[in-house]
Amino acid sequence: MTSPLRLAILGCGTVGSEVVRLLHEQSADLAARIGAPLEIAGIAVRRLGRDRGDLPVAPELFTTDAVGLVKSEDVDVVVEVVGGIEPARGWLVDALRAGKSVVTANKALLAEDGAALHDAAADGGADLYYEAAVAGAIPLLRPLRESLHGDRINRVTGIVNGTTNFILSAMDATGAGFAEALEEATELGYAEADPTADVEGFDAAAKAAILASLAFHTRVGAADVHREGITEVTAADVASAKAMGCTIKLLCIAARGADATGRESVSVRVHPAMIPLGHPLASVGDAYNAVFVEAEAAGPLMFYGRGAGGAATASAVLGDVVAVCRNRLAGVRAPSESAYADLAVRPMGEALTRYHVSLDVADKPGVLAAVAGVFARHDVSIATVRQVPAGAEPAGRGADAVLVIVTHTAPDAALAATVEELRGLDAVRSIASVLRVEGGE
Ligand SMILES: NC(=O)c1ccc[n+]([C@@H]2O[C@H](COP(=O)([O-])OP(=O)(O)OC[C@H]3O[C@@H](n4cnc5c(N)ncnc54)[C@H](O)[C@@H]3O)[C@@H](O)[C@H]2O)c1
Ligand SMILES: N[C@@H](CCO)C(=O)O
Ligand code: NA
Repeated sequence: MTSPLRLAILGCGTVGSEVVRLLHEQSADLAARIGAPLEIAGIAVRRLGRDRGDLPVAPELFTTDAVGLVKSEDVDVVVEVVGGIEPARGWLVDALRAGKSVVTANKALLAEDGAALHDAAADGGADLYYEAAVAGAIPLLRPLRESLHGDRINRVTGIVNGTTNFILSAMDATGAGFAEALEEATELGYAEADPTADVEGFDAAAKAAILASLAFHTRVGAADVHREGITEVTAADVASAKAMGCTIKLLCIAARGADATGRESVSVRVHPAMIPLGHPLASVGDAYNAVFVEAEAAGPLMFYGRGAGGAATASAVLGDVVAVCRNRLAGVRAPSESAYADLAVRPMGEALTRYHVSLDVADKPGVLAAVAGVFARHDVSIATVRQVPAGAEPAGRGADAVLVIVTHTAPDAALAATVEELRGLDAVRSIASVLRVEGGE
């Protein structure tokens, strides 16, 4: 058999330790699939003292010298599972420029400065693979990057954060508020001690940037993504959604469309939204991820599975390791980044959305007309109106009536301005819930 391919593994936490374990357990199969055995050249860790006795590797493979390991002449492939921007960016740029293949799970880095990595890969003629960075185990980036390259993708809608999906699913199932559901997610180990990246939508926004870049052949970074998290989603919002036959999900949406001047552009956003129970993403519960891709010729495609977890994520990392190793043996590399379309990213105000607005109003003549007038002034067309006598549902608001309005599609800025004006209307006592609505139109 061919001489071994040597791997530098950077990081040995949740994902890294499973990568090491699977490399050991699957070594014969991996060697057969690749055509050469894999060898671990070293594992970079932050501290050497930690007890890693249960990992099936020689203790002398551990090192705190990540830079030395990356630069080592006898390393072919660098696997980065540390996370964060620096020092990961420096390591990976060095590795790629030196012609080493890189496999990374680092969505934060790819979304923050994917350009640096792609440029270094092009400079060094090296492979850069990152299937684990979005939706963990789910094969999604390879289909976008390869299988769908004969097609035109119009829209990607996904649930790409397991922690927030667990929280929203719990709120839906039990009627709990956000804080209570977060507590449960933390107790069960779904949410991290500092849940900010998940609940404020940063993690999903990084993934949205990566998905949009691949889907639209355009460089999209985290800063281009409109981001709203789930901390403001209330039990009343969840009840409103249920009353409409919907559920609330934190969605990542990347869509083609025309900008204000009619030029083709994309909008990329992450926010909570109501979706009808019949939508394919509505039944994605617990910490699962799913991504719905709409392509011109292929039609709708759905990708579903585990978006997180050590072993599940390591599966995606190892799939990439096999791919880059095969390429090395064949003396080829995967096609470089495809960013030729270079589409502009539209501001959120120009994104086409629909709103669900639930208002506590006085039940007297002229109120509905006044409310409808505000929508009309902003050129927002109303799709449905439902009036519920106060106290009927949801109970206990102390208003005379609850008006539930769902709009047709309109620019987000017009919808937001409508809600602002409604707030100031005399007849409107309070706005009980404002949510975007996706799917079903
Ligand atoms: N955990 C998941 O389910 C999951 C899923 C998809 C993607 N990812 C991504 O995978 C990467 C790793 O995630 P994780 O969950 O394994 O994180 P983790 O915190 O469990 O592991 C990271 C490890 O890197 C080590 N580290 C930090 N700085 C280092 C340095 N300078 N040199 C060497 N080691 C250093 C830490 O000590 C830690 O052990 C991140 O980019 C993350 O976003 C994780
Ligand atoms: N924190 C992420 C892990 C995977 O990126 C999640 O909850 O989905
Ligand atoms: Na994936």
